Amino acid sequence: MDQLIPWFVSQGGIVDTEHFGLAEFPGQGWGAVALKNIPEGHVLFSTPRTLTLSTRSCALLDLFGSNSWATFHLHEGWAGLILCMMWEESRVQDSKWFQYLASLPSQFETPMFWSGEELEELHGTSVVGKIGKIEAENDYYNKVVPAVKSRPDLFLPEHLDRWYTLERYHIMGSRILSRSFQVERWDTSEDEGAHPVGMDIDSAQTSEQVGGHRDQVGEEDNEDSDDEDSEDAGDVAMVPMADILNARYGCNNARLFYEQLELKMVTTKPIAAGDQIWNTYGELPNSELLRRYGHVDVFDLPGGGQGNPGDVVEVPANVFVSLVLSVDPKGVSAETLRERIDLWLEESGDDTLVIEAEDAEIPPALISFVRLLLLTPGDWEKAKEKQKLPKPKLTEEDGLAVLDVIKQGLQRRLDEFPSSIEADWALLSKPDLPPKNRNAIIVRAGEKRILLEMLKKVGRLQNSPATESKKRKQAGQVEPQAKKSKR
Ligand SMILES: C[S@@+](CC[C@H](N)C(=O)[O-])C[C@H]1O[C@@H](n2cnc3c(N)ncnc32)[C@H](O)[C@@H]1O
Repeated sequence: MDQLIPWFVSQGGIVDTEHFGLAEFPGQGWGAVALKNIPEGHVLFSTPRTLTLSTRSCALLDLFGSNSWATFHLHEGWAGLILCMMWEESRVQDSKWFQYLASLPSQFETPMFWSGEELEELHGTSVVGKIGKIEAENDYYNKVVPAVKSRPDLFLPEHLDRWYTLERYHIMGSRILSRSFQVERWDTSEDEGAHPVGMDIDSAQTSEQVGGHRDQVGEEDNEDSDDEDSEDAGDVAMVPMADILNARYGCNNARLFYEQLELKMVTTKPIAAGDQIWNTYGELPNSELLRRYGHVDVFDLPGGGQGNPGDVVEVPANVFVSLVLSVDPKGVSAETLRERIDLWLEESGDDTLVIEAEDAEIPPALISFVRLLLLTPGDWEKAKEKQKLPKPKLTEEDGLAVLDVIKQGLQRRLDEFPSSIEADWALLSKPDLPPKNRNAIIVRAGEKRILLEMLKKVGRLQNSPATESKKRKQAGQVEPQAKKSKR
C-alpha cells in the first residue's frame, strides 16, 4: 500500500498529502484518514480520467478489435472489463496500472466465496438468489475462455494457467463489485465550462446504486439482466484512490465529483484531524452490503434493538399471487391473474415488493398490488380497459380482504426463515461467533425484524375500531347505536 500514492502521483494523479492519508482500520482494511482538520469543499485528490481503468481506457479492446470484442459478447456485462484487468495484470510492470492492481485485495468475505454450509446461514434472505456465481462462471467459459484462446498473440499460452483462470476471474469480478464506479463519458453538449456534474458514489456504481458508483449489474449481478442490457459496459470503471474510501451508513463526509478531465474527491463536511474520510455506497441494506462488500453495518435503532436503518426485506410478488390462488381458487382464475400481473409489470415494472425498515405504513405498492389481485371480475375489466392500477388505499369494500392477504403473505415470507428472530438474538449474544456467521445472522435478523414490525402494523389495522365496525357490517350485524345522553 506504501506504493499507491507515489504511483498515483507518478501517473498524473494529484493528492493533498498534507490533509489526506491512508490508514488501516480494524475490521475494515485500508481506508482514508484526515491528517489535519479539513474544511468542507476541500479537494482531497483528483484522479485523471485517463487513469481510470475501463474497457475504454485499456488498450486491449483496440488490439482485439471491437468487432471481435462484440462477437465474443465482451461488450455486455463485466466480462470485458474483467478480461482487461486480467490482461493488464499479466503485463506486470509494463502495465500502467501495475502498482494499482497490486494494491487491490485478492481475498473477499462476500458470499460468492462462502462454503455451502456458510451459505445455509443466509437461507431465507434475499442474498441467496443474487450471488450470481453460476452466471459468472458461464460468462467465463462462454465469453472469456474462447476469446482468450482465439488470440494467442495477446494472451500468451504460457500465461493462461496463471492470469486467466476462473479463480482470477472471480477475484476481478469481486474487485469490480466492491470498488468500481459508473463513469460516463463527459457530455460536451452540457459542458458550460467550469461546472462539474457531481455524482455520489452511490449514484455512480450503476443503476442499483444508481448513477455512478457501486450498484453494478453485471457478471456478478446477472439476475438483473434488464439493467445490464440498458447499461453501457464501458461506463464501468475502476477509479484508483477513490476506491480506497470505506463507507458507513450516515457517515459520508466526502464525495466524488466528475469533471471533464478528472474525478475529484471533495469533502462534503468539515472533517477533524484523525477522523476517517468516508464515501457512501448508497446507504445500502445489510443484505446488499454483505453481497457486494462482505461487511454489514449495525447501529442502535431509535425504536430499540439493533440493525441497519437502510435494511429492507424483499417479498416476491408471487408470494401474494399463489396465496390468492390457493385461498380463492374459484374466484380468480390463473389466467386472469396472469393478465393482472402483466398489467402490474407494465405499469410498475417490479416483480418484488420491498418493505423498508423505516416504513411507518404498509408500502403503497403492496396495497395496490394486492388490491389488483383481489379486484372483482367487473372492476378488473374496468382497470384493464383504462390500463390503471388500483389506488394504494384500503377501502370500505376491499380493505379487510386486502389486509388479510397482506398478513398471510408476510407470514409466508417469514416462514421461509428456518429459525426465529429470538434464536438469532441469542446466537448474536455469543462472543465467539465466526464473522461470516455473525454477518449472516445480522442480515436475516434484520429482514425478520422488518417483517415482524409490518405484521404488527397490519394486525393493528385489522383490530382498529373502524375495521371492527366494518367486520360487523360485513357479518350482517347491527351496528351498536351511540347512546343519547339523557338529562
Ligand atoms: C471500496 S473498498 C474500500 C477499501 C478497502 N477497505 C481496502 O482495504 O482496500 C470496499 C471494501 O472496504 C471494506 N469496508 C468498507 N466500508 C466498511 C465498513 N463500514 N465496515 C467494514 N468494512 C468496510 C469492505 O471490505 C469493502 O468490500
